[in-house]
Amino acid sequence: MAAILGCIADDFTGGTDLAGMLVKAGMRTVQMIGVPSAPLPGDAGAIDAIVVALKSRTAPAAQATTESLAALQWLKDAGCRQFYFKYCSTFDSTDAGNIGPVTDALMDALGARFTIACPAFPENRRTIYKGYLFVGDELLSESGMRHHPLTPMTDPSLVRVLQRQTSRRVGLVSHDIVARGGMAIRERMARLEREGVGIAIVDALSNADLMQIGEALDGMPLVTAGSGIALGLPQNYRKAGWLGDDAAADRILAPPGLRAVISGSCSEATNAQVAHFIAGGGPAHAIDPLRLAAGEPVVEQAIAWAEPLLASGPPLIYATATPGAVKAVQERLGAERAGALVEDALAAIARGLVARGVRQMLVAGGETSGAVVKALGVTGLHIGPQIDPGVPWTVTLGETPLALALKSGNFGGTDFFTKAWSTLA
Ligand SMILES: Nc1ncnc2c1ncn2[C@@H]1O[C@H](COP(=O)(O)OP(=O)(O)O)[C@@H](O)[C@H]1O
Ligand SMILES: O=C(O)[C@@H](O)C(=O)COP(=O)(O)O
Repeated sequence: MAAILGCIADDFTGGTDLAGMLVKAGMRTVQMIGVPSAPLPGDAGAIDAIVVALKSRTAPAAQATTESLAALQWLKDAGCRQFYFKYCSTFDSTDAGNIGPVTDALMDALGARFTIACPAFPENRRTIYKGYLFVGDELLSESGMRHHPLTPMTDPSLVRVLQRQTSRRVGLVSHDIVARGGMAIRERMARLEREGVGIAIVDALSNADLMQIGEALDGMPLVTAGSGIALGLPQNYRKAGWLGDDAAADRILAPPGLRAVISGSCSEATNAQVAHFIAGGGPAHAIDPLRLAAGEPVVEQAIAWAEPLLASGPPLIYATATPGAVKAVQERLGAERAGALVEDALAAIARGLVARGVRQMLVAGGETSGAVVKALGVTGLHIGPQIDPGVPWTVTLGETPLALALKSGNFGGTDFFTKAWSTLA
């Protein structure tokens, strides 16, 4: 049977986050890197959901919509029956887009008159109440996201944020309705649609809320959300008889081989993970962006440092640095140049390590993961078991499979770099 759910993710780690959620809910899922130029390859096997991961979060809005529409067409051709636009659980976007423009374009293409927008991810402490997004105990605008270099989030009202990005009217399904269950949510959505609302922010505080909202989304052509909402969709497919009870949707065959960790994220969570790994005696090698800028052989030195260590456990190669150190580098090189230099270097190091037998790799950081996956020529990923909420193991499609875990900067427990391997075994 063809895949049921077709998803478009606006970045790679966001894609694996969503795909992991679907797998956890019992759907066999693959993630494609960019819009494939051919139908799904035969080695993808039997699948229930497909995620096409783009790098469109901060692209110009016109480019993001064009790519998203191409992904939609490919997913339609693959036979998918419901579509899902996945963005960040912190609603990363600017007044120029891309959540509004991409949603508008997808709705137009699908002839959808109504959809929801719900970035809630309670397991990672992203909740929505009265349309206001909370990150842990803080409003979005008081969280670290207010300092994001590309998409600073300074308004916690998702209704206002989205209304500035779309000409459709934005409304709200508030928590008092959500608490009354699927039928009440459906009725409120129908009423909002009659009143001329095109997109409704939906409150959600818990996984139980996500299940009720999921029930109400049965038959909605397009859902837009973070990864959390995915939890509640498979129940509809089971009821329709489209989806069996596969208790092992997360089954992957991890290739044996050497292990390594590459980290280019500078988030608080990743800084803590790097510090924990080093404190535990893990071998670690720092990449200095200023030495990269000076043209020194940083990549070659890092590979030469790692090579003899590979046999005895995963070495860590990291550019991860504290906000003060990153700021100092950015003042010297410019944020964009510093980012690109580090991404290119880490991607080249990843390629070098794979050439030396690494087959299992953790990569920390959304942009960093994008650069690594592209450098390795990865076209698609089979999604496996969850390591921590939002981060599953994956195995690349193709002839020389690699086990990859692409970790969004903010996700994962402090011991992520050491504990992740046991999930793979
Ligand atoms: N020491 C550093 N100085 C400046 N920029 C850095 C440094 N280390 C990493 N970077 C850059 O910071 C960005 C981190 O983004 P990303 O990989 O998406 O992580 P996250 O998921 O935490 O946002 C990348 O562009 C990376 O190259
Ligand atoms: O929804 C989320 O929070 C994540 O899936 C995600 O998209 C995070 O983005 P990055 O931190 O840029 O990887």
